Amino acid sequence: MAEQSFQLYDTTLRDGTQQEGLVLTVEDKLAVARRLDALGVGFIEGGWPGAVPKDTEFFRRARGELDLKNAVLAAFGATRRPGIPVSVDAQVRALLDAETPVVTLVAKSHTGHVQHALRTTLAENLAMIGSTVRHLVHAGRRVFLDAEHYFDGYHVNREYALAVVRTAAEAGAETVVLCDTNGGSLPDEVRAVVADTIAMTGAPIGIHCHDDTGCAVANTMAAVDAGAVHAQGTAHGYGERCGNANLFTVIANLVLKRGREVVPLERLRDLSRTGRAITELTGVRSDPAAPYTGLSAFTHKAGLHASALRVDPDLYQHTDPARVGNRMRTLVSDMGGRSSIELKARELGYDVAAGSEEVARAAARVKELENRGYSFESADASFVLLLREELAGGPGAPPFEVDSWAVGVSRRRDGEVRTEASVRLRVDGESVTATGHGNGPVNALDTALHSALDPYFPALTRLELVDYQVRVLNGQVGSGAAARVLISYRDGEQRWGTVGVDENTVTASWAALLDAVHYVLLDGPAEAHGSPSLAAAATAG
Ligand SMILES: CC(=O)SCCNC(=O)CCNC(=O)[C@H](O)C(C)(C)COP(=O)(O)OP(=O)(O)OC[C@H]1O[C@@H](n2cnc3c(N)ncnc32)[C@H](O)[C@@H]1OP(=O)(O)O
Ligand SMILES: CC(=O)C(=O)O
Repeated sequence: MAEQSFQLYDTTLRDGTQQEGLVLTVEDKLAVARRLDALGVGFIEGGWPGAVPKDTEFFRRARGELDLKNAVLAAFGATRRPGIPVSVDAQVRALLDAETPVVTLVAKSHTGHVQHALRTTLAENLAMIGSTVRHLVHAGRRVFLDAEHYFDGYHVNREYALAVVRTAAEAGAETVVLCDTNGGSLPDEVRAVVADTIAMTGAPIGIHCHDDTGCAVANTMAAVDAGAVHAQGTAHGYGERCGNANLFTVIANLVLKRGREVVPLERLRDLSRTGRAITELTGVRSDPAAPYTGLSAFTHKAGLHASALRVDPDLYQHTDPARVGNRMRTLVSDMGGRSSIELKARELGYDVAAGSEEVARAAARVKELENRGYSFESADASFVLLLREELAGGPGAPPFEVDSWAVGVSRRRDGEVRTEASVRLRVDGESVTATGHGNGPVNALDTALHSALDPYFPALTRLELVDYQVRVLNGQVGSGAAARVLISYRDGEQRWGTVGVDENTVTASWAALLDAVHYVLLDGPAEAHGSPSLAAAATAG
């Protein structure tokens, strides 16, 4: 059973969208809310109705379209303006009009902010808090109060900061959330201030941290350890400046490290998937090194790590990645040895042993090729071809041969630039020629290759080049190699990559293009060529 008393509060749709470059439509916001609800988050702050038209619309549509199973919606807004009755404050009215079960009010708790930003008296600020909370509670809302700049304010005037908490709690706020608005606090300070605030006020306390010292999650954990019963954060730590506390990390830490089931264990397994889905919706690239959910969170590159992981994954992992829906990955590189090759080969479906000669040869070849500028980390398909060659004791008979290829770029008098490639191949002894056009030499060569080979090998029709990167390596590698080309492909549901290295960028690209074709024809995903995967066959054998 999920712990009932602890309040897990997401503010992705409000504070998260204060991140530079993050813009969500109402449709996106509804979709993010559904994802967070499915994960088991208790509260979802949808935005500031009355201030941001899109947020007003979000709450309007949420009433008819959001069928939340776990979460409760919260509308966010400020206390009434100074010097006016709460009943006439249009912003407060808009909070009620959002018709959410919860309203979260932001209020000043730092004397300097009250006097200089709000330009009112300390007494009036307390009156604004008290009257707004009472007004909303009287209207049937559960009220949380975000005490802005609480930690900085506490250091300037502790008595006033505590008075804000007491005023809100006495007026009926269910939880008073201490905000590290400028994100400048460190965990020991947060722990001490939260403990003192609880001791002095007895109010249920929450925590809202920003990451300007890189401590937002640590500060959140420190607050919970000190007795906070409510934690706020955002998906992937989205937020203004350096972001907010990453709620995914907070959730996993609370469940796995503190034994507090703030979401049920079975939902925790959806954590990584939820993260990926929200990344898709926001379009903001997520950090591969993010704890628990990042692509690299359980990815191992060093040979010594791989050697120990082969025996027991716990030796180099703090938790089982499956608990958060992630998985262990091994990278093949010049930093690996035979164990890395064995683990990677197994990941790709080959049952090989680190002690075998083939694996030793593959490890030596990877080291030698990486010294010449290759990089196999993101070129699984090229690695599979290398591995298969070693397992088979040499290159097998190719499905086709390359006689020649050419590529030319020309500019016409009217300014049009044309890139044309031609390939001459030999398939089953038959000569095949084809030409292709494209927006550059690689695109043109890819088109020509497809044009020549697709009629013979229909599996290739699904192969789609999705990314191309070239890196000039002059002076960085042992030989005179000049360019490394990495190409990523989509093949149905699968994505994989190839690598080519040569002094000539187009020749390096051609090598990477050919690896992709060979991979699909020799070893690619089973559904791509309608026959059992050779990888699977290798495992079985
Ligand atoms: C720490 C946080 O992240 S809190 C969330 C911050 N989020 C946002 O600001 C996003 C949405 N904000 C907005 O759309 C606008 O700022 C609005 C609609 C709220 C206000 O717009 P405007 O009326 O044009 O005022 P403006 O943005 O210039 O200044 C904010 C006003 O709110 C007042 N204010 C600030 N904090 C509070 C508070 N806790 N309670 C009441 N009023 C407050 C300021 O004193 C200022 O008042 P003034 O207009 O009399 O100077
Ligand atoms: C309320 C809020 O977002 C903050 O103080 O940081």
